[in-house]
Amino acid sequence: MSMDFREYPDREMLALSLADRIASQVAQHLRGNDGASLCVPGGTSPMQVFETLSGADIDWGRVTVFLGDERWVDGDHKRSNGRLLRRHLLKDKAAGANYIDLYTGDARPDDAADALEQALQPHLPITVALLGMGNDMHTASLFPGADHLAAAMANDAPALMPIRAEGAEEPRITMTRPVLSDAMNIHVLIMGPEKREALERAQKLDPIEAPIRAFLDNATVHWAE
Ligand SMILES: O=C1O[C@H](COP(=O)(O)O)[C@@H](O)[C@H](O)[C@H]1O
Repeated sequence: MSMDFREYPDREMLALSLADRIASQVAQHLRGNDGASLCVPGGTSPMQVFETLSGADIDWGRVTVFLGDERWVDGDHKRSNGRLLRRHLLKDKAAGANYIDLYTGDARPDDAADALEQALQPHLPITVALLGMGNDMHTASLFPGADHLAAAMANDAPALMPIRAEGAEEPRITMTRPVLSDAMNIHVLIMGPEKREALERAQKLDPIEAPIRAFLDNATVHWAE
């Protein structure tokens, strides 16, 4: 497969169209299966998509939602990805979803990885993975130069790993390359000219330098100015 790039006239159109696409793919999966899983990014970009998706008319009670990565800070910290999710996605109709919180309150993400791995395993492979991307071409918390990046990109990586990187302000926990690239449907959400340039740069690099590169061949990329 090759990357499918979709450009939208504005961010609102992007959010409406992408939320609709995700909801359709989840609903389609639920037609033939007991449950579906939805993996989403944190950061700043997905807020509008979350707002729209939270009102989608799907059987949320059979959907398990989790983040692709979490910053190891309290759930009410302004940098918590879980806080973004609780405020903008897990409300309205989506309030009925089953949510696996990646932040456990353990002192270090290293202490939580095994228990989280067990909680996530029944929900793999991921039905729909929505990924974000930083200007440095990281996705989830797979940062270029991160301490465990090579292990997290390897075929035999566990589903989740603790990770630390210069570009990340705090320790993180992240889904690894194999579990994200095994998702049945992969969407990448990027906005603004800098991210478009970063995406173009990533296409010419090795995934170890540009982790987003590992997902592009099987992804639909959604971009608006
Ligand atoms: O740190 C993170 O960054 C990426 C990109 O975030 P954005 O603010 O540039 O949209 C995000 O996908 C990831 O989940 C988050 O932890």
